[in-house]
Amino acid sequence: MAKPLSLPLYERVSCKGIMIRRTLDVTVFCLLLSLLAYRLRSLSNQGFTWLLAFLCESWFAFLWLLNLSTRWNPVEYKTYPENLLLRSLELPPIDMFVTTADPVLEPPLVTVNTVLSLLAVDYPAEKLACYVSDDGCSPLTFYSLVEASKFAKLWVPFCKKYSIQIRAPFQYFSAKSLPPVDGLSGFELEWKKMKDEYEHLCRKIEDAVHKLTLGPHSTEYAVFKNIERDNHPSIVKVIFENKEDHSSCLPHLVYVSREKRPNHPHHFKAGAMNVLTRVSGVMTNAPFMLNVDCDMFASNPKIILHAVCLLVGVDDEQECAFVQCPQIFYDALKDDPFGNRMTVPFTIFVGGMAGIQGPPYAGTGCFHRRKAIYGLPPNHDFDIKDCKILEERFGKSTEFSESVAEILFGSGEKHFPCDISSITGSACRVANCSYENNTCWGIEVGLTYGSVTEDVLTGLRIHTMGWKSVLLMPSPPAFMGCAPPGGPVSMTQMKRWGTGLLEVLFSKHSPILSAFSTKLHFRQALAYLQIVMWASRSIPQFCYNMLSAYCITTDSQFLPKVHEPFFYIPVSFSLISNLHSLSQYLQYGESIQAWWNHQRMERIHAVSSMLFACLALAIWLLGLQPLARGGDGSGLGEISCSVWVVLNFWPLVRGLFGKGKYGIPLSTLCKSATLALLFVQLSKSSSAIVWRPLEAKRLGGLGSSSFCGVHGLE
Ligand SMILES: O=c1ccn([C@@H]2O[C@H](COP(=O)(O)OP(=O)(O)O[C@H]3O[C@H](CO)[C@@H](O)[C@H](O)[C@H]3O)[C@@H](O)[C@H]2O)c(=O)[nH]1
Ligand SMILES: [Mn+2]
Repeated sequence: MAKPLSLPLYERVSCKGIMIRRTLDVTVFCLLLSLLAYRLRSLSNQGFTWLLAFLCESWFAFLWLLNLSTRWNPVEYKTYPENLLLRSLELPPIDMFVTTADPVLEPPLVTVNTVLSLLAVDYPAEKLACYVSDDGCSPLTFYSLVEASKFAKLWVPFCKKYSIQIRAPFQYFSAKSLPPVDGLSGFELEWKKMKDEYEHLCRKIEDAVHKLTLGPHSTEYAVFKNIERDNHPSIVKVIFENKEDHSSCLPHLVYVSREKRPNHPHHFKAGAMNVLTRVSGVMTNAPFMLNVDCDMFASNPKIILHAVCLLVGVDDEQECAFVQCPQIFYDALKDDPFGNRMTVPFTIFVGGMAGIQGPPYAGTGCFHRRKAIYGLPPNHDFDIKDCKILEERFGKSTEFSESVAEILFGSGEKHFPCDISSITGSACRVANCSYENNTCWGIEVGLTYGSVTEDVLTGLRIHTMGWKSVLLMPSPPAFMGCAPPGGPVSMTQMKRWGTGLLEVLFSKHSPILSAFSTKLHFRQALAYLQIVMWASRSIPQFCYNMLSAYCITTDSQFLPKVHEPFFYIPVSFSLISNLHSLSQYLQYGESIQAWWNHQRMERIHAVSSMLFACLALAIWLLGLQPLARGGDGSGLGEISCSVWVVLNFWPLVRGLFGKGKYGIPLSTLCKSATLALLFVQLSKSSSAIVWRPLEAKRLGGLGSSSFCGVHGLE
């Protein structure tokens, strides 16, 4: 038998079947290049549509090149928690963060389930602490957590005794689950009792939501009295404390509502996370921190053990600043009609990044190394034990500075003070909104401020310091969240992400700049570039979608004719690229329908939400106004493209004829009809404008983005 010490904690393996995928990826790229070469050859004697198609295709080729670089060498990590237990190694403490912001949009019962799933993980309870940040400052959330901690005293032992798989009770007791009939009468009885207890908990929370009565312990809630959500002092309450003297199975549970004042920026989730980092620093100061959104429960009870395999298993801390688990959705509709699950693209893209410098930080389902969050480069050798310097960087709190020193230079022994209730005072102080004034928080320390996608920005900053990160995809999945419920909601989310990512592109952390001035690996910079330019493809895609319609309306051409040999370039391009992406969907066990849904939602998002997200850019591009015509009339190519576009937008087409909830209101139809007529009219009249690059040059060397006026039909 192998010695426990020699057993690996994890393995890094290349993905299977990569050669075929690489070959297809390269083929698609070559086809794009030949299409471009073909266009370039006849650019001078073709019209505006030709040029526009050329520009769009160049952009697609550029994006595909980025894609190619990212996907080149994907890796996977296999973790072996059983070996961790064999090594009789001291398990490190972990601080777990849950953020919630609004008791109406994020019902307390959802947060409660997330918290319960975390309290019940298979890990020594005395090594865990769970901190809930409530930006809604809601007594209801607090009350729900207090009640949940009472239920947890029954729930957690039950889960551990019977090795329950799903430890979020709402999923465990969901309609699909039947009472167990396996003859183990003890289990049956306990199961029924537990279900009753859970229903009792739900009722109490429901009652509190409707009647706003918060049970008999009203003195506990005095701090919430007459409180304003956006104007209140810090509240830190220890709901449950895991005391050393009594054998308790529950981790610490702490409620945190940071101070909020009008006129004081609170930096949304990034601000909440930074407060949690400090509060947990003075209270438990674990070297690793897990963060999840309130709607994401732990669905693999061994997830912390898996993550620890990587966090402590790496030879060099530099290899692992954070461990990111993918976002997986539990209530996803069949075949993903809104195309927002994005499992396949995520797996392939992030798997590719994992082979370079590591996955980006995704905001939830992530284990951080506290040291990396504190903004230090890996294996730093400078000494800043001086309290003054620490305070300038991390803020004026002796308790917190000590905890930072412990993390950066300490022996790693003194993590847990014996009595966390006694330090709520210092915890409140570090949760005050003025605490960050004149410090490095939000800039070099903690999560970075300045973008609504603070996660990408923060991950990027960590990578620029030379850290790597690790992708963890255990089975069963680590965490599960709920997908946005419908088209419009997911579009709003896409728009927000699109905007946030563009903010990163134009910030001083832009991957374009970082690629040359920091320790960001070059291919990692390209991958980030692809992420932050995610919304940018909307403009060429929008134009491309319109091209076929434009060409048919004006009887012009942007694709080669059937009888030309070049006709086979776009044909084989669209065949191969679509079959290639379809085969990937099938390979990951998804249906054809799911692939199709993703295809069309990607287009719908591209021309709606993402287009709005990058409207600044769009206006700049509008300089390229409708120009000219030339060449032959439209043909099979244009018509098939048109049909393809219509098929992609099928949900919207169906809406034209739908009634009630699924129909499009008459007023919207009228507006769209007007726009469409306008488009047809503009197309027709613009085809009367001639595009002559040579003449443009003569007119003043304005280059190709200017046009030279009306010329009449040729
Ligand atoms: O002022 C705020 C705003 C949000 N949140 C919390 O932040 C999380 C994410 O916010 P949500 O509105 O649900 O945004 P999503 O678009 O669903 O979040 C995705 O995108 C974000 C930005 O990229 C990431 O931070 C998230 O982790 C990721 O799940 C939730 O737990 C919120 O409760 C706060 O704590 N305070
Ligand atoms: Mn969310």
